[in-house]
Amino acid sequence: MAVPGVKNICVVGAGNMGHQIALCFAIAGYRVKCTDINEEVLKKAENFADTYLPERVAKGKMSEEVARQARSNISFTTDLKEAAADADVVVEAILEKLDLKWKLFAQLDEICPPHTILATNSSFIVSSKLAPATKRPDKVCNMHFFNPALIMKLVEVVKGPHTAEETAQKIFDLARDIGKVPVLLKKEIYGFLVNRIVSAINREALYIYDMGVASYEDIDKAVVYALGHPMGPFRLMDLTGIDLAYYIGMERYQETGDPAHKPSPIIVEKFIKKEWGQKTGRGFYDYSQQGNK
Ligand SMILES: NC(=O)c1ccc[n+]([C@@H]2O[C@H](COP(=O)([O-])OP(=O)(O)OC[C@H]3O[C@@H](n4cnc5c(N)ncnc54)[C@H](O)[C@@H]3O)[C@@H](O)[C@H]2O)c1
Repeated sequence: MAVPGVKNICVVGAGNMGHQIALCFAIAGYRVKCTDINEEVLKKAENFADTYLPERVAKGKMSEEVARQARSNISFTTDLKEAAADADVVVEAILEKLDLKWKLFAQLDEICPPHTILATNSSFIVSSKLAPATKRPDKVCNMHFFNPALIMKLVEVVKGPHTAEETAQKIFDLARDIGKVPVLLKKEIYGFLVNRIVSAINREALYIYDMGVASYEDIDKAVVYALGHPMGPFRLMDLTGIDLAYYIGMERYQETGDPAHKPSPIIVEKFIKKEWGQKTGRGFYDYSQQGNK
């Protein structure tokens, strides 16, 4: 552990992203408390830790000692106070809704010691929208992991105008210390680096699909076989969550008032049908049969 002053980490939200972010820290030797308001989600996160670590050992990818230490480093609780009271860094990974995150940041500001850094894993919400909910804007920034967090190397660290140099540096160092490849955004920009590029691709893919020009399977094939991406935009949306795509579009539309930012018709349809991708067993593709990934 090489980041001075960082020992205890709290991850809030144990869903798609949070449970793996928490494990990344635990494997790297940090003490992690993972919390969620949903007991079922938290149990699933704990079960994941209980199966993932031994699997890594069985595959020869992790030593037994690292796995044992990682498991003892991580604990799970629905009690936010218990999870965050002694944290040096909090990484928030709850739903992509500004009002929920605002409320949580205000709570965390009350619970955490003054030195605690509050970082958000939000894909699109810049931390200057959350910093005013706290009395420590200099200790608020974005720490953006990618899905699946245990595998994807990149972490975007975004320094808002309120963020202290020292805060951004500490989060940058922390990302590097857990084996990630951090990049620093010196200014806030909607979508950061990667999601600006992904959004541009998704916008075109959805437009082509909604116009009836090509099937989603063929659009995915085009992106995989011509551009060399590991998966096409529709499969990627199934992985990251169609509900997330919906919320991102709605948040952006509410902010700008520009109808072009509304989620596309097929995203709205899938959202209403609860066809949210891998997490619900069906999105653009069917995941009810094992192996259809
Ligand atoms: N899914 C992705 O591919 C991806 C990638 C990078 C970043 N993100 C960002 O990560 C965040 C989480 O996304 P996700 O896909 O993991 O969502 P998710 O829906 O899978 O998980 C969110 C979790 O937050 C919990 N939650 C909601 N309110 C809470 C609160 N007040 N306290 C504690 N827990 C609470 C929910 O119960 C849920 O389990 C979002 O901000 C998203 O933009 C997502």
